[in-house]
Amino acid sequence: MIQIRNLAYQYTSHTQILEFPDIELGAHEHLLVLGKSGVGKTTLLHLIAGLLRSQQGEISIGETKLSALSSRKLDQFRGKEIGLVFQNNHAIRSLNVFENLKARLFFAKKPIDIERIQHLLHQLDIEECIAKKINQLSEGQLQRLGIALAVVHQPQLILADEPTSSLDDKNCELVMQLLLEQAKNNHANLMVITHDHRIKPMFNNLITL
Ligand SMILES: Nc1ncnc2c1ncn2[C@@H]1O[C@H](COP(=O)(O)OP(=O)(O)OP(=O)(O)O)[C@@H](O)[C@H]1O
Repeated sequence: MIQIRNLAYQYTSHTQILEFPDIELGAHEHLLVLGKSGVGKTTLLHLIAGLLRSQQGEISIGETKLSALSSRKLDQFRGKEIGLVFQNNHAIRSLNVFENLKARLFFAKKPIDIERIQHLLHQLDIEECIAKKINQLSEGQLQRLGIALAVVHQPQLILADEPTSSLDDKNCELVMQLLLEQAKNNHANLMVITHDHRIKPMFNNLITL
């Protein structure tokens, strides 16, 4: 469950105040956040992920109010409860696929479940990449690994920033299907931030900033 109230952010005293609409997502609900370039989509995602702290308003994820957490607790909360999907995924280049997923679980303080990792890679159709180094993966395989890294620790919330904008129609659909499927399997909320209108029909819930 996600609740956002009265949220506003200002980068510096010389920049405009970015104001955001109130958002409420029930258990397992998804949201598409649309908006043209520069309106504050990435800022909103960073606020929800606790990578930025707002000067005004409140964000609650489940029972947790982000503003009540110290920086250390916020980092721990993000590591455990949030899965982030970026356009360029943040895999550690010196490790292979399996080691990257193990590291993700280690940082989330979750048990290393080898069967779960294998099952996840199977679901994402990159099982054969398990021992491959990151620079041996194709673009599509890297993208799937990005999704695996975002969900392996079974977060409450999956946040995806422009996951499809550089993809052709076929891969756009594929990546969104994988994200929706993983959100469902993990009983997680999924929030996708984008200016890619092709994915509108896949969401019941959407807001435009
Ligand atoms: N670090 C920063 N310092 C100052 N201003 C910033 C900073 N980052 C972003 N901004 C400004 O805040 C506003 C919102 O930026 P943001 O990146 O959230 O927009 P966006 O909707 O994600 O844009 P895009 O679709 O182009 O990625 C923009 O006017 C941007 O110039």
